[in-house]
This record gives sequence, C-alpha cells and structure tokens, in this order.
Amino acid sequence: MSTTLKGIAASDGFANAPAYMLVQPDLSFDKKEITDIDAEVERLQDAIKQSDDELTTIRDIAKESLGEEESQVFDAHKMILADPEFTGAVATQVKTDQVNAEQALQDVSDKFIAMFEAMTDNKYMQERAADVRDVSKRVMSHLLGVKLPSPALIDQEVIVVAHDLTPSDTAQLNKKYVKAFITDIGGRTAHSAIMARSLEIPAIVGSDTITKDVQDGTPLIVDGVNGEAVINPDADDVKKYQQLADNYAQEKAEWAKLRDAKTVTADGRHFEIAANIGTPKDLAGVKENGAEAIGLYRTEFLYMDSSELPSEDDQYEAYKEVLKGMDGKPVVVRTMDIGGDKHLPYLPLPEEMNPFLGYRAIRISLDRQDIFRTQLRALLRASSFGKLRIMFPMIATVQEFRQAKGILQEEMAKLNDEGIAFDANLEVGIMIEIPAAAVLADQFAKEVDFFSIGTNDLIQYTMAADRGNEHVSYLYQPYNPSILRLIKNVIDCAHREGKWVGMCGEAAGDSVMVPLLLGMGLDEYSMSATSVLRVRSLMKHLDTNELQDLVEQALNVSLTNADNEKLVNDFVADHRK
Ligand SMILES: C=C(OP(=O)(O)O)C(=O)O
Ligand SMILES: [Mg+2]
Repeated sequence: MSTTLKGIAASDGFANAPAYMLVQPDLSFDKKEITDIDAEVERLQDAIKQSDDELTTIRDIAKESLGEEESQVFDAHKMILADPEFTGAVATQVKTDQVNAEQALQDVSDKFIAMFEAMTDNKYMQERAADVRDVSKRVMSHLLGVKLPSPALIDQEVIVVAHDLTPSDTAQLNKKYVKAFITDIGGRTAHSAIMARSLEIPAIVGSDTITKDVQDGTPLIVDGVNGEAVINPDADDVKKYQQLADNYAQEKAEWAKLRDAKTVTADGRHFEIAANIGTPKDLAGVKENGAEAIGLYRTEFLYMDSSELPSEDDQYEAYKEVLKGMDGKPVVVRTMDIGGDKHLPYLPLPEEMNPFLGYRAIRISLDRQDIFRTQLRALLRASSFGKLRIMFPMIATVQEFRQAKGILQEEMAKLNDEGIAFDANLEVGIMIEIPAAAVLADQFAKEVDFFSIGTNDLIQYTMAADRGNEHVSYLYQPYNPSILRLIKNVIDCAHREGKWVGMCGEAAGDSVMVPLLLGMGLDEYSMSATSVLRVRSLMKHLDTNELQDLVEQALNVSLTNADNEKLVNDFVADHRK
C-alpha cells in the first residue's frame, strides 16, 4: 500500500523513480584475532583492488561531468592506495598483530591522520588527513561488503534520498539521472534547496523520516510543488501525479511565451525581474528564462569550487565572463559570503556555537583584507566589460559599510595609478539581511546607491529561527506583518533618498509575496532563474493601483503569516486581469 510523506516543498516539479540511498553505511566492526594470516592479507588486497577499480570509474565519470580539476582528488586517492607506506603498513600490521584487516586498517589510518593533522605549519599536508580518511572509508566498505554511496556513479534514473545534502553534494548531482531528491532535514532557503531550484531538480527537504521509510530501489513519487512524497505508489497515485505533472508542464509552456517580453503590470508599469546565479555556468539558465538582469551573483561558490583561494586573475576571468555574457545588462556581484552553512576547506574558521551569528561574510572580508582586496581588484578590472554593481553582504552597521567602501575606493585609486581601466561610476550597495540595517534603512539610504533585501537571512534573524532547521521551519514566515513592516520601511527609506531597492532572497519569487512587494513599490525582483517566467506572468495580471489597500491590510490588520497568505490568495483570485 502506498503512503504519503509530507515535507517542505523546496524545488518545483514532479518525478517518479526508485530511491537511491545517499546515506553513510554503518562501518562498525569487531576486533578479531586471525589464525589464517595469508587469507586475511589476501582479503585486504582484494578490498584495495576493488577500491582502486571503483576510484578509476569515479574519476573518469567526474572528469566528464565536472571537469579535469574536480576529478584530480580521485587521482590523489589512488596514489594513497598505491603507497606501500600506507597500504603496506596495514598488511604488515595484520601479520605482526594477527588481527583482522578492519582493525589493522583503522589503526594505521588513525596514525596517518593524526600525523597529518599535527602538521600545523603546512596546510597542504594537513589537508591530506581528509584524503586518508576518505580512502580508508572506501577500503573499509569493501572489507565489510557494504555499499558506499557515490553520486558520481549514478547512471540510472533515480530519486536521491539523503539525511542532508551539502551544497557540494548537490553540485555533483547529474540532472540526467537524478530526477529529484528528498532529505530528512533542511529548510526552503538552505543552500542545497536554492541550488536544486537553479538546477531545476524537484526537491523536498525536511521530511524528517525519509531515510528510515525507504530503502534502495523503493518506488517513489516526488511532488516538489506541494512538498509531498508518495512511497510505493499504486496505479491511482501514478495516474494522479502524471496529471499534475502534465498540468505543470502546460503552465510552464504558457509562461515560456513571455521569455522575450518586458515585465509589465496590467496598468503598464515596468519592474525589473533579475536572476540569482552562483557561477558563470548559470548564465545559460538566465538567458533561457529571459531574466532582465542578474540581481545576485553569489561569488562564494567560486571560492567553494576551488582547492585554494582563487587568484585575482581567475576571479577576473569569471566576473568578466558574466558581465560580457549579460551584454550590458546590470549584474549585481556580491562579495564573498563565506560562513554559516558555506565553508572553505582551505580557510579553516573557528568552531562556533552559532555560525550564522558568527564570523562570516563582510566580517571576514574586513578582517582578512588580503582576500577582500584581491576580490575587489578582480571585480574592478572586470567592470569595464559590462554594467557591474558591487554589493556587500551581512552589513550590520553604517561603519562596516563605510569601511568596506573605503577599501574599495583605495583599490580604485591604486588601479588608477597603475593606468588600469575600470568603471569609476559603478553603483555600490548593500544586502539588507540583518534587522539592525532594516531598522536604520533611513541612515544607510543616505550613503549607499541601492539596497537588496535578503529575506532568507532577514527572516531567520528577525524570527530567531535557523533557516536550515526543519523543526523551526514554521517560523519561516515571509508574510508575517513584522517582516512586511521591515521591508516596507526599507523601500520607503530608499525611495525618499532617490535610491532603488531590490530583493534577492527567495521571497522575491514567491507568488504570495509578489503582489505585496508590487504594492509597496519594490523596484527589482531577483530570484532563481527558473522562477522568472512564472513571476513575469503573475505581474502581467496585476494592477498596482489596486494593491495599496491590500498592503495596508497586510501591514495593519492581519496578525499572522497565514492571515496574509489567505488575504493575498483571495485578492489574486478576485482581481486577476
Ligand atoms: C539572498 C540571501 O543571501 P544567501 O541566501 O546567500 O544567504 C539572503 O539571505 O536572503
Ligand atoms: Mg544571506
């Protein structure tokens, strides 16, 4: 019999395929005394050989789908397997201690890991500890005869099931075979969910129990629009979801007709719909979906995709590609926003109790000015190839903005002295994602060129609810009057100073939020590229003259998020042109 599991709808679309468990297997074992030493060493050699074959396959697939650089880590793993100092030492230990291969492997790898981790003055060697850990896990899985999941090896249509997916796990999913994913934990604005939307992979997060409810191969249906998974669907379920998927495809075909159209409301007002990107590769999606600008380029992915800090030239090439690719249309580039759930293996951050409230984003940039200045120089050099706007993340105080802008001006002066061209008039703005900045928007508005409201963080900080924690996901309330009042304040303060305001948090592409934002006069809406056409279609059917009353009610009469959701849905049903 089929069962339905409810989670958080993270990325639109429907899929019907068997489950692929991307979960870490149990690698525990008992220590054993061995009498047949030769047989035990042979068992170890077999496991090493199987691991090596597997790594060859993974490397070849990774090279094809992710590129040469990303595949090199697997060559490094093969070298460890071939190193007699490591695998030879395991065989020796089996012989001398007369213990099972699992125990010998663990002892030797623990020794190597401790040795590498102690090399605090050589970061490169220190990072090798992670490689040894990975390799020994792989050999251990073969010794124990359990499967180690590997996204790169998926070569059939599946729905990936995982406890959680990191942004880098998500980046490895091959859209050709991974038809959807479901996780136990996570929220709608966690970065894996945001990436799923830009990859157009239907997804459900925060299901709580999916990894316990299914096994490898269990038939599954994912409804990413409503956040529902059907486990072991019957013929009726399949028919019902096929119908929903067909309707959705039809709706998408209708929206696609607006690809080259300007975004205009029923009363003829133009608003800018922009896209959020993480890498230059996302430009294709921006074009396919007819976005009018890039409202947020999350540059931290450039740092996350690299094995060391990207050089000024590497960054320059990436920024130039995006600016040229947009053909003079605006591109808002946000400086590095590392920290929170975004990590750099080569930039160890302090262990923190509350990483989202800790050392992150502009706080790191102002502290590590070497990293910040390199990024700013790369951006400035690229600025002559298009319409660049620079934006600083996580600004809490006016002083932080002044300091960041001061550093930018110093780099401008240096480039000037060196005779290197850049756009001296480029706009410099900030993300509004900390309540302190939203409240003091009148003061900030006198100094910045623009605001972009980051609702993902603004909501988590205002409601004190971790954006990636499914247990508090009910507090992700974009239409809560408290959030709407902060947004209205930001828009009004900016307009009073003649500045423009955008929004690049996920709420900018939310069908309930858009009528309210239009009514408040938000100028620019930046969202996953895959949401652009849906929102353009929605705006076409709304008359901004009729939205003032709606905003008044949402701010002053409604008490809850749910009140406002209903208010807007009823309004749109009655007033759609
Ligand atoms: C757009 C935002 O930034 P990020 O999601 O990258 O934190 C936000 O906080 O709304
Ligand atoms: Mg943010």
